[in-house]
Amino acid sequence: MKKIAIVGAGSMAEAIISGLLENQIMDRKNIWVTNNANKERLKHLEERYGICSTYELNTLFDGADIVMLAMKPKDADRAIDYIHEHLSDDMLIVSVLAGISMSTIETLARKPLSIARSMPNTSAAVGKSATAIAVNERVTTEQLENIRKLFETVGLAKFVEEEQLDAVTGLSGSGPAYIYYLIEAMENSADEIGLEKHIAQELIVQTLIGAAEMVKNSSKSPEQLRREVTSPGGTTEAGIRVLEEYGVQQAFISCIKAATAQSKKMGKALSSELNVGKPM
Ligand SMILES: NC(=O)C1=CN([C@@H]2O[C@H](COP(=O)(O)OP(=O)(O)OC[C@H]3O[C@@H](n4cnc5c(N)ncnc54)[C@H](OP(=O)(O)O)[C@@H]3O)[C@@H](O)[C@H]2O)C=CC1
Ligand SMILES: O=C(O)[C@@H]1CCC=N1
Repeated sequence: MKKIAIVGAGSMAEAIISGLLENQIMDRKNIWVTNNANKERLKHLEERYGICSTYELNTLFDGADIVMLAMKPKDADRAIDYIHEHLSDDMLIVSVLAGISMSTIETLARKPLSIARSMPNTSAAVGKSATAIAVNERVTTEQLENIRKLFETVGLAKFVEEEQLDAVTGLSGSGPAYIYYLIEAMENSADEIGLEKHIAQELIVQTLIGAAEMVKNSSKSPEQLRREVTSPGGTTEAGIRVLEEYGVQQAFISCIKAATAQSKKMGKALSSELNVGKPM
C-alpha cells in the first residue's frame, strides 16, 4: 500500500484514518482526503491526524494505489462522475457505501475497475470494526491481501459474497447504533432506580464488555449464558419477563430486517436509474 486517496471526509473516513494510523501501516503523509466543500473539516483532519487534504484531483490521485469511496450513497452519483477520469484499472477502489453495488460503481466510473465493496462500522475508530468485504473478479491476489490488511487494522475483516452485504449492513454496519440505543435506555433507567448517572454509565459499559467477551470466549450459546444469569424467581427473570411482554427480541429482528431492506432499496434506486447491467 503506497498511497490512499479518500473521497469523503465524514465519520466513516475518520474512523478508518484513525485506525490506519493507530496501527502504523501507512505513513500519515500517504493518506490523502477530500470532501465536497467543507474546508473546516479537512483542516480539522489535517491538524488532528497529520494527514494531507486537497481539492486538486491530480494531487489527490497522483501515485494512489487505493481509492476509498466514503461519501453518502446519495452523493455517489455526482462524486464518482466528478472523479471518474482519475480512476484506473491498476488502482483498488474500496467502497464503504451502503447499498451501492460494484456494478453501479463501474457504471458511474464508465470503466471496469478492481473493486472491494466493504461494510465496516464506526467502531473502526477504536480498532473494533466488524467489517465484511466482497471483491470483484478483477481484484488481484496482492490487492486482496492489501484490503485484508487495511480492514484488519481497524478490527475484524471477513470476506463474503456481494449478495450478503445488505444483510451485513443491517446487522453490523448499523449495529453499533442498536447497541447505543440500548445503552441510552439503560442510562435513562438510572435516574428512576436511584443511581447516579456516572456510576450507572461505568457499570453499563463494563456489563456490555463483559457480556460480549463471555459470548466471544465461551463455548456456550448466548441463550445458555442468559439462562445461567436467570435464577428461578429472581431479579433477571422478573426483568426478562417484561422484555418478553414488550416483544423486544422480535423488535430487534424486525429492526435488522428493516435496515437490510433499506440497504437493498438504496442500491436498487440508483442502479435502476443508471440501467446497471446494460452494456456500457
Ligand atoms: N456512519 C456509519 O456508521 C457507516 C457509514 N458507512 C457508509 O460510509 C459512507 C459515509 O458515511 P458517513 O461517514 O457517516 O457520512 P458523513 O455524512 O459523515 O460524510 C460524508 C462525506 O462525504 C463528502 N461528500 C459529499 N459529497 C461529496 C462529493 N461530491 N465529493 C466528495 N466528497 C463528498 C462530505 O463532504 P462535505 O462535508 O463537504 O459535504 C462528507 O465529508 C456512507 O456511504 C455510508 O453508507 C458504512 C458503514 C458505517
Ligand atoms: O445508516 C447508514 O445508512 C449507514 C450505513 C451503515 C451504518 N450507517
